[in-house]
Amino acid sequence: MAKKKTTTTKKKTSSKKVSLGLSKQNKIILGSLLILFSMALFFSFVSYYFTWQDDQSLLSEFANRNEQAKNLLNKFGASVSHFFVYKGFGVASLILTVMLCITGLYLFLSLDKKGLLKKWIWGLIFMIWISIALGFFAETKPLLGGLVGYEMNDFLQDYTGKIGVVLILIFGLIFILVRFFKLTPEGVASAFKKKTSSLKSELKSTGEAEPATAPAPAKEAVTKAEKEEPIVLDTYTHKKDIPPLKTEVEPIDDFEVTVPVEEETEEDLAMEVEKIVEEKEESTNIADKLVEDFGEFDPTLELGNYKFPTMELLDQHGVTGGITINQEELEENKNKIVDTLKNYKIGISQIKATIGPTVTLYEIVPEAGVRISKIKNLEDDIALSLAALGIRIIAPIPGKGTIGIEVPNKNATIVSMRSVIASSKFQKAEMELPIAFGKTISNETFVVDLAKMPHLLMAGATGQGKSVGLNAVLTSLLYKKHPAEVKFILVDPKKVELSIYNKIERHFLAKLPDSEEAIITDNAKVINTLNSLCIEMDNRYELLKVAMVRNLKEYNAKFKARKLNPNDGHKYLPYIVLVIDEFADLIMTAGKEVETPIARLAQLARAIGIHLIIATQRPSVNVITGIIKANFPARIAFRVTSKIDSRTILDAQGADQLIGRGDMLYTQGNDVTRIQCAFVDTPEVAKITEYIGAQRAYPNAHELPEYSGEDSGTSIDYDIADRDAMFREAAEVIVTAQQGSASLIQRKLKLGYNRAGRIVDQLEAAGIVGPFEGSKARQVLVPDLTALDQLLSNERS
Ligand SMILES: Nc1ncnc2c1ncn2[C@@H]1O[C@H](COP(=O)(O)OP(=O)(O)OP(=O)(O)O)[C@@H](O)[C@H]1O
Repeated sequence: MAKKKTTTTKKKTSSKKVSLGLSKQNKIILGSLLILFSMALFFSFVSYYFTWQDDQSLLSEFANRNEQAKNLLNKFGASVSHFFVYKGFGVASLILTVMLCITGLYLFLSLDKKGLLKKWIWGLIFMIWISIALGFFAETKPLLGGLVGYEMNDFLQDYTGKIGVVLILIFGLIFILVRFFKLTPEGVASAFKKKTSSLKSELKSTGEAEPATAPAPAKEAVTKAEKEEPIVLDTYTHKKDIPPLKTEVEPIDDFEVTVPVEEETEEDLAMEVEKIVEEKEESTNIADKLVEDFGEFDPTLELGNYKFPTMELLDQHGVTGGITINQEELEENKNKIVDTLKNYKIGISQIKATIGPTVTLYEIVPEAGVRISKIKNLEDDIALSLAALGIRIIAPIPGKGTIGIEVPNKNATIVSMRSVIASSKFQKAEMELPIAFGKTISNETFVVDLAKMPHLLMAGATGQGKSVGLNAVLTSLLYKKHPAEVKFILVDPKKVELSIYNKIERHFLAKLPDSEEAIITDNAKVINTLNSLCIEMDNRYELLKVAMVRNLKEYNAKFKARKLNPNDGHKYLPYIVLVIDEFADLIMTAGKEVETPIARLAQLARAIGIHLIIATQRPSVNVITGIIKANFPARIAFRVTSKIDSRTILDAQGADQLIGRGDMLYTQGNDVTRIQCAFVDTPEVAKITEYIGAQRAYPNAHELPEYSGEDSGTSIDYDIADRDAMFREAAEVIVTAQQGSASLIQRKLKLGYNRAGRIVDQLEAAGIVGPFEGSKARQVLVPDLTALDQLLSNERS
């Protein structure tokens, strides 16, 4: 069965590729073919009505070259017309030619194909209706309705008689008028009124020759309105004598419209009108032309043969079917809930159960007059009577008006990663960075977009499923994204959890230029990486600014459409996902040094495609500080040990009542959703990374901008003779732009990052730019080019 599934998904992707692969040229060719074919059919059908009797005997002589048919399209025309008109829909077959022509136009002009299916459905409805209607006259004129019309008519008449068929046709007509032409009785009436009033006014305007008589009816109307003044009751006093609010109506006695009439001149003055010369417009701009010639830029081309991991790499974990429902357990729990509440004199009017993989949700509607807080306070008592851990009471369930009691199932079902990855919700997810976390309480696959979160905080006591959760996130992305589209930066102070991802270093990981390990385990390196990410962020913002777009998605779309020139430093920008396991450890040792860049990234990086996922097992306030919390709206809590921890993570309690083993709460603002995290074991992840790692890779891991730490660059004293050959040009670029950034030099002079960085150091030594200021651009100390000239010539002398 599993095999079947993968083959179908494969098929799907390949079919997608085919439809996408229809280039503009092919569309034009196919479109024109369809248009011409529809014209051929049209001529055949029309001429068939005049020639069908003569050509009838030729139908069986198609292959005989000596025979000629009278149809405009000869034997081909006679045969297809016989098929569509005689044996098909009669006159209504002409609709088919129209539909084909429209389809051809859609292709020819590369229009959006969205409405096309609807047009075809309506075309078919019209064809059937018309052919049945005309089938009525089949006995005298068989060609009107065709065989279809005749047979359907005959069939319907056998059951409903002639009157029945007429009534069915009338219903069909009403259906068409209402659904297709959007006609309603009111619409018809108002259109009719409009028509008659416009007719009347036309008549009036022709009848009223003298404009002086025009005001009379208006006056009459005013006086009439005054006469028929309604009696208005005051809402407070209920007296009649309070006059209603009057709107002053100016008497329009002198109402006259003067139209400037051009006085006829005695002689017509001849005037020559200069011919308007329209400026020639280029039908395509350069970007369109490039796209036309080379197709859209495909970032995946370099690893064009990359194969996404297959479903076989994931385990079923013994779960083949869905959840098995234990009817006895359900009944028992229901009775216990009802009895416990009854003991506290709380009556229930309704109870409903939704069975999830680990917990079952009992939704109860208490009898009228019961206070919700009373039920909420009974949480422990209900837990005691059910003898179960992890009871959570949601009172009330937002948007439902019921009270939820979540009771853990005796036998929890593992949610395998395979089942969520294979779910159509994940497969069809039209998201930038889709993540399948697991299944909700109602057994639905829970898929969210990391790009929308935009950063994720994960916390939970040790051994409750955090590492599995992180693996689930990474696995989801590996199954959905090409190496060109997303890069990970993995920080793993525990050194063992994420090391399996080493194998995909050259496919999916990003690292600092000089570092050997792609997975960062050293805290000092984390600081460098975070600062480097800040530089990357600034660089990306600069690129976005130049491209005049607001976010990464728009930028990449523009780049793909070849509207951004790679020679100006533009390139396809992959998403960057930074994953930090054991954040507590990091913040304890590095404190502000880590917190500041993380906060900066969290605040600003969403638009440029850098997303952070941080996990911690110590959810205390000095780890998850206010500034971090404020920038991480999406949070996941696995089981924690205290209510306070739960509040620290979620701003709500509940995480202390989870049952562990991947049982988690997810929030992205207000609502808290309970989810059973999908389970992916380390060997499975190892298999996936091996599968990817064995394929052709990029020469290196994705390189992040260089960041050499704050102390570098302060004590440099470069010799003038050692200066870079491009030093002067670089100095001019910096002084002209009054912006001391290495990336500017990189772009303008087309240099590598390292060389640009060295030049900036030399500029600093020469006193042209100020010292390093973190991720901000350096200050430029020389105001203009004249001052620069002076400075450099002084230096030489
Ligand atoms: N979604 C899940 N479904 C079933 N079992 C799970 C799930 N998640 C975790 N477990 C079980 O819990 C164990 C511990 O999980 P995990 O290693 O992810 O915990 P952790 O929170 O990362 O712990 P630590 O902080 O010590 O690394 C796993 O070995 C597994 O047996």
